[in-house]
Amino acid sequence: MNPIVSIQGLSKQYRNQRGIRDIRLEIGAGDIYGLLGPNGAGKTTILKLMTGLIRPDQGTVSLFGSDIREQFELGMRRVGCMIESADFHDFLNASQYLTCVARYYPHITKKRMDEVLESVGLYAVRKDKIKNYSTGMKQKLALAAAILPEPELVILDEPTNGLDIEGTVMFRSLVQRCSEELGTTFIISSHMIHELEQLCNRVGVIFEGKLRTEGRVTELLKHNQSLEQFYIQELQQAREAAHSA
Ligand SMILES: Nc1ncnc2c1ncn2[C@@H]1O[C@H](COP(=O)(O)OP(=O)(O)OP(=O)(O)O)[C@@H](O)[C@H]1O
Repeated sequence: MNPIVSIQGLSKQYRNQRGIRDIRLEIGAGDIYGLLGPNGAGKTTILKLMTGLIRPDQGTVSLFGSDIREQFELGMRRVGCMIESADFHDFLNASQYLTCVARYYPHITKKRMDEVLESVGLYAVRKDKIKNYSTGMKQKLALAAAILPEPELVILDEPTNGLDIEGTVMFRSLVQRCSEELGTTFIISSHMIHELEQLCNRVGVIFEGKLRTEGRVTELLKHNQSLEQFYIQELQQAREAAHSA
């Protein structure tokens, strides 16, 4: 595998001693990688470190061969991301917001913005002020912004939070379409394990700040009835090991 994401020895400890320890992870072009783990395990911390939102204590993150500490813009140029709840200028409408986002890229047309709004189901309300949007609608807009420039790598932190059932189905088909038509690589942190089972080719389980295990979904499903069963079993074993240590 020629990795487009390479994480080596990544550690971050917050003042309260929580955080992540010695994460090693490689993600190849075209992977749809699911990051699983209980609340507070460290998933968002990894995604924030990957996108330069926080600095590591140790270790490196390389995106498309560029160490993000040394060549941040070069690595991030090919990345779209949505991390934690989106923060918008409420007085804008969705079209205006995407126009602001488009300023960072040279090639985005009005047609592309409309196409993306259509694909996340916001085209009909594109002229409504964002302040009147529901949580799920804001989530869809954040997703639209993340995929707007057709990035090669998309990093999504709990993307289906707040989405209704149709929204969740829309999300799944959007990821599948980007993957099939553009070869987009995805890293998705989510508690929606059935979604991840359908979408991902690889998953990793984070437990108490460490990458406990990872595997190919097809392989895991040969030995487990579902990804959920595998995950619950992994957590039980991790807790037993932590207890007896
Ligand atoms: N800014 C911060 N200051 C102190 N502690 C933090 C900070 N951010 C996160 N933490 C702690 O680090 C740990 C990992 O948090 P993180 O948000 O990465 O977990 P997560 O796996 O994304 O959880 P969830 O599934 O609940 O979103 C948690 O114990 C959290 O309380």
